[in-house]
Amino acid sequence: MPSSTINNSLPQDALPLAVSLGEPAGIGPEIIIKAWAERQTHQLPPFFVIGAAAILQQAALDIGITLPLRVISSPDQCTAAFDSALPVLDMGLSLSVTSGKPSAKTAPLVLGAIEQATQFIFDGKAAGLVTAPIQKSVLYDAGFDFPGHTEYLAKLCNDHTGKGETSVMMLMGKDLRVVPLTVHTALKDVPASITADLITDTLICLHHALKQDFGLSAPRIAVAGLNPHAGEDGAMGQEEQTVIAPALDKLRVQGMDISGPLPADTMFHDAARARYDAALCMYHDQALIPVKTLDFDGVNITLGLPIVRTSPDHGTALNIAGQNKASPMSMINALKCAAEIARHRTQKV
Ligand SMILES: NC(=O)C1=CN([C@@H]2O[C@H](COP(=O)(O)OP(=O)(O)OC[C@H]3O[C@@H](n4cnc5c(N)ncnc54)[C@H](O)[C@@H]3O)[C@@H](O)[C@H]2O)C=CC1
Ligand SMILES: NCC(=O)COP(=O)(O)O
Repeated sequence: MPSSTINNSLPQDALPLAVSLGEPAGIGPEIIIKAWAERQTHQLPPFFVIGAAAILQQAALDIGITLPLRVISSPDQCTAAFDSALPVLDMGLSLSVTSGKPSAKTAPLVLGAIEQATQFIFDGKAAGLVTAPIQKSVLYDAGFDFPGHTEYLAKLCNDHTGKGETSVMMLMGKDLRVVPLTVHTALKDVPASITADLITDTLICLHHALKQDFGLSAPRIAVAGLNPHAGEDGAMGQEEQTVIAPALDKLRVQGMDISGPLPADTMFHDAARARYDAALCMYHDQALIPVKTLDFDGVNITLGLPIVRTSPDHGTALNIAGQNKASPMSMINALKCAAEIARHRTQKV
């Protein structure tokens, strides 16, 4: 029976992080192994993998790393093992995997790991979830009915709390945080998806998370327009005047420090970024191009959930899987970020 609230018998920052294996044929196993190998250099918090020990061993062999693995049966065995071996909670699904060639057959393992991690967090056994990337197209073929982790985790959390959980995606690099208002939406469908309610709900969630998870006492948020020149007073599109600006005005009256709608082309240079703590963008690439261009080692963070979830900001990189070419830095930053958010939530700073 799922617990309806997180069991907080131990402070969250005293618990290990759960890492879901992600797409076994992608670079997920490799970046997890490399992150563990660099645990001391980066002073990483203890973490354990939920997945398949055989897949991790094979990934280590592929990249020529000798990997001490410790199969654990419960998260409370993680911290003692972590210094000397990578702790793995084996889900008992033995599958053959070829790097770079994902298969829908692994979907139960991929999704089961995410579900199990969520359960551990609600059980008070893990501080948060760090997800290795999933191959979305392959999961869709297997019947997965969510755009990605962000929405799937809202559903899983809602199964626990029944509170109608919703989630917001944020990407964070060294000196930029961005939130895409519309996420995995085809460009042609973006204008119709931009509503006052979506803007309002997203900004309230973002504002709260900047305080709760990042310790900012008075967050400053910049909002991009949709059209060139933020619509040029209506000559190049009306969404700024009819939807975006009125929604922002209402939130300003409630005391939020919000600028915009701003022309998107001039809001990401150094001086502009210094004027805000996070940017709300209207669509996926408007948000993700600047953040990944400035810093490809960034972190994807799910805001608004009762659980902590972070992820590397890149995908499965099938083109380099199994070749020892994947950088673990985004995964390392995701692990550090999850621990930091858990600490903020525990200390309520
Ligand atoms: N959180 C998640 O689960 C995410 C999953 N994806 C999924 O990943 C799959 C592939 O997506 P793409 O758009 O091709 O993006 P991608 O990030 O997998 O790859 C884009 C390019 O960056 C390179 N790259 C990515 N990570 C790297 C790393 N750690 N070190 C060195 N090079 C790296 C790849 O080799 C490729 O050339 C798709 O199914 C997508 O939906 C994408 C983003 C996030
Ligand atoms: N492009 C970002 C992305 O796909 C992340 O998706 P999610 O699986 O974290 O929801």
